[in-house]
Amino acid sequence: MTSVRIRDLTKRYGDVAVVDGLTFDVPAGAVTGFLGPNGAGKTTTLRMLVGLARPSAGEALIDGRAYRELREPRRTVGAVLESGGFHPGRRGRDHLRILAGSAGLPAARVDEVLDEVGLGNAAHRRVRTYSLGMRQRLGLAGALLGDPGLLVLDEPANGLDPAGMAWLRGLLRRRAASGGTVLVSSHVLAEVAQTADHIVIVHEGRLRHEGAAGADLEQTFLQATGVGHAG
Ligand SMILES: Nc1ncnc2c1ncn2[C@@H]1O[C@H](COP(=O)(O)OP(=O)(O)OP(=O)(O)O)[C@@H](O)[C@H]1O
Repeated sequence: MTSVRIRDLTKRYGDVAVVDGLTFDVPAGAVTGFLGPNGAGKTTTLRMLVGLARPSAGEALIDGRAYRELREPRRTVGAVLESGGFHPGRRGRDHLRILAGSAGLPAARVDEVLDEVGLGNAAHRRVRTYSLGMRQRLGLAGALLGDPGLLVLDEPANGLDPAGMAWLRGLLRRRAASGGTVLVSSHVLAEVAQTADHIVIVHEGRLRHEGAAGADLEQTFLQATGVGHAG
């Protein structure tokens, strides 16, 4: 079981704290929905968690260590923080082969994850011919290569059609059911309501709500972010 502990996590750009003293845990064996309005600091938090940005203060720990100190990062954490970053001329399978090779993961995992994300038939195609949803799936395939205990996904439903959303929900639920720790940011409250067991809501870089997913997520979100009281 992979634990995540965020403690007093802060990121400042100039004078502005875009993540401001954030503290929460992400439970194992559950899907945690990470919510907040545009600019709330979700992506910045996830980037600090997976070592892509350095905290100004505080810490984001995976199994008690900062990402950079993990012994086997690819087997511990699978992250998809953007759907770009692929070499457009590369075939899907080759992209994954290179990732597996550089991480010291068995090449046999490539076809397994291609099947898992439903890209088996498109694996020979060049990434430039992929739709946004297919790129999301390829990103997810890369994250799954090391069969990690923790999945960190930033807006994974972007670009997925309704069948893709249902497929993603199933995948996340299966990871959680087998003891995985799943942290997913999203704007789509209806989707999160169907998928998440646990909810963390941030606004202006601060924690506004944390708890079990309840019946009326929209109401919880509006209250937590104050958006519903603007008028
Ligand atoms: N490199 C940077 N330099 C300066 N400001 C930044 C940088 N990265 C992010 N920010 C600012 O930090 C704030 C939080 O951005 P972040 O992307 O973390 O929010 P978010 O909650 O993921 O938003 P969204 O839901 O729109 O994706 C925003 O105001 C953004 O403009």
